[in-house]
Amino acid sequence: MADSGLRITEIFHSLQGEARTVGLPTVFVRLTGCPLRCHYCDSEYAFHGGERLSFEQILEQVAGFGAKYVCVTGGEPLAQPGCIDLLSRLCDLGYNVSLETSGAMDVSKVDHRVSIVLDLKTPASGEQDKNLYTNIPLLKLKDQVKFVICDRGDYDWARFQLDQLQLVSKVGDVLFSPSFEQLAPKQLAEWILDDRLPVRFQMQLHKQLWGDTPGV
Ligand SMILES: C[S@@+](CC[C@H](N)C(=O)[O-])C[C@H]1O[C@@H](n2cnc3c(N)ncnc32)[C@H](O)[C@@H]1O
Ligand SMILES: Nc1nc2[nH]cc(C(=O)O)c2c(=O)[nH]1
Ligand code: SF4
Ligand SMILES: [Mg+2]
Repeated sequence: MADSGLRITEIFHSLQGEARTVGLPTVFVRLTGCPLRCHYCDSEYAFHGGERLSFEQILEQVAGFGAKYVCVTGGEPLAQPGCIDLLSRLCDLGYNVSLETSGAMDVSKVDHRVSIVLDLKTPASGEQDKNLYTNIPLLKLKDQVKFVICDRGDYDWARFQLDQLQLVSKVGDVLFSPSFEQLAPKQLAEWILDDRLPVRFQMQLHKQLWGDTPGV
């Protein structure tokens, strides 16, 4: 396999703050660059810059933290074609691998051992028209679909998609997460309970611990 490497913004060790393995010690590999511009994006520092690292350098840094879980994120990780090989190599090494991706890139080549966390972009993200709905039938029970909710309009849209795309039976978890400091978490929790929605409410744990800062 050719090793042209990947452009990387940061590799760090933290507690998983989002999705199903929340709270577990995890190594994060943040790939540089993203074709989207969500209004709420907390990772704009990953749009540019970074450093080109070979797969060997990436895998060595990941191993150095001694964690079982690896989360590949960005930026938009799938915007770099080499991401597909990195995911498979991490799986071959026995890590429990997750991939955070916008719904905008094709996930068909992602290794089946990876848990995909696919973020369907809501109207208030400003990037709703980038959602690639052909990804949805490709998702498996170990995958997850996330909605980052900014306001009531987003919530109603997400609730409609939940039903329309039959997400509860297609993926292991459907996550509803409030956009940080934009929508009151309690408000979202109450809407979910009022409507008896069978979804997982989640807040970004790392921001409760350390605030909105890179590297955590
Ligand atoms: C930084 S993105 C990187 C992966 C990919 N580009 C994506 O959007 O899924 C990782 C996750 O953080 C979420 N996120 C970014 N900014 C956020 C915010 N202000 N509040 C809540 N979640 C946020 C994204 O929606 C996405 O689910
Ligand atoms: N602790 C922590 N957990 C995370 N889960 C997904 C993250 C991301 O930026 O994709 C993230 C992050 O940036 N930090
Ligand atoms: S797709 Fe992800 S990284 Fe890109 S702007 Fe949106 S939240 Fe940020
Ligand atoms: Mg983050």
